[in-house]
Amino acid sequence: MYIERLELNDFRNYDSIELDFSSKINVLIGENAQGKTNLMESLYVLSMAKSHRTSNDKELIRWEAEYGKIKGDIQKKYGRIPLELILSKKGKKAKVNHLEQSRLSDYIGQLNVVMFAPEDLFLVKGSPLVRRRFLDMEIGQISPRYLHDLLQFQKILKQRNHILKQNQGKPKLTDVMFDVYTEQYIDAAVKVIQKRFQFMDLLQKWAEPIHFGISRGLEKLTVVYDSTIGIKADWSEDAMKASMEKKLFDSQKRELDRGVTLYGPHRDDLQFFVNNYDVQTYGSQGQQRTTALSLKLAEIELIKQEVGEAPVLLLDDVLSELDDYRQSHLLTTIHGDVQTFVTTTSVEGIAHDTIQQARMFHVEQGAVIK
Ligand SMILES: Nc1ncnc2c1ncn2[C@@H]1O[C@H](COP(=O)(O)OP(=O)(O)OP(=O)(O)O)[C@@H](O)[C@H]1O
Repeated sequence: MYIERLELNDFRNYDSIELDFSSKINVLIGENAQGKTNLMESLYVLSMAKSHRTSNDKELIRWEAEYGKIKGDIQKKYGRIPLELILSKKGKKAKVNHLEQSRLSDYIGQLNVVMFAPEDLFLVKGSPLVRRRFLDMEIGQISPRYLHDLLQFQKILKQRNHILKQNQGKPKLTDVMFDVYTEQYIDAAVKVIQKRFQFMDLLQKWAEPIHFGISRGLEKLTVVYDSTIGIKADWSEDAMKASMEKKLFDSQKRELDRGVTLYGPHRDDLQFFVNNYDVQTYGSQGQQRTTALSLKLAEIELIKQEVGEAPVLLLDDVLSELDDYRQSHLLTTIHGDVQTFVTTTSVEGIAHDTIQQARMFHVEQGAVIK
């Protein structure tokens, strides 16, 4: 799939622009703070109905404006799909084929993007939150059902936490509602964990050979889902639920002391091993970058397989962060069949044919000159 056309109105520092893109490589070039990342962000929001860098939609609307709008025409195997997002201070509306969608989970997934930004280089080294976010966003793209399950889980978690907070410091909890919430919590948590395990399986399948290639055959990458409950991928659903029930029962005193739910998907993490050692603890900066790059490239393959079409790749300021070998590996992998957007302050140093053949867009103070 590819983005054929984009229209922005009052989005970030863009007043009104219309752009036609190449189905291959598009380079957004400009000085700092001109609007390159904002443009990339608009493509990401068009796909995910939320930003990758803020959870506050108001920030996306141009300062002087009341509403912001992103419109895009997506070319897919079976034809063109117009997408539209209207952002307002009260909320957002999402349209597919000019029809407003009542649920955002029906909108997300129409356009698949893989974003690789400098903060993704912290996927390995950063906080568990970064890795959980990666997991949730990526699974959400290939399974809108997952987003629904995740939302449900978060709602129940909030209710359960509310009771724990109200009873914080007490030695025991006798509220019957708490048992009801705990039961619902376990059901919702196991659904989320099972989907995450399935995704990890696919991620392993694709990331391992990619990492092997980038490391010139020297490194074997293993990705592991680290469950706070100690649940393993090959357990039955009943065994997962039983283990969770026991863990929560055994830790009721601790949860009451702290006033929050201590175990579950919201506390789980990912681990990455290279040749059986933990990259987060022992890996060099180069190995951590290679791991992050392998995971992103794996996502492209995974979406191709699950969705049946290649996603759009957004490379925001990362090419210059990668050494020549990794850069050329990345550009060779995408060559031809993945529509790619690259932001950069200069094309010097990006000495690859693909860049030379790209469609160039010069970004200057919220305007784009072709
Ligand atoms: N809601 C908004 N309304 C108007 N302008 C905004 C809004 N949000 C951000 N900006 C402006 O957008 C500009 C930043 O643009 P952007 O982050 O896209 O920079 P960039 O071209 O990617 O630069 P760099 O190479 O430094 O990352 C800043 O001047 C900022 O003040």
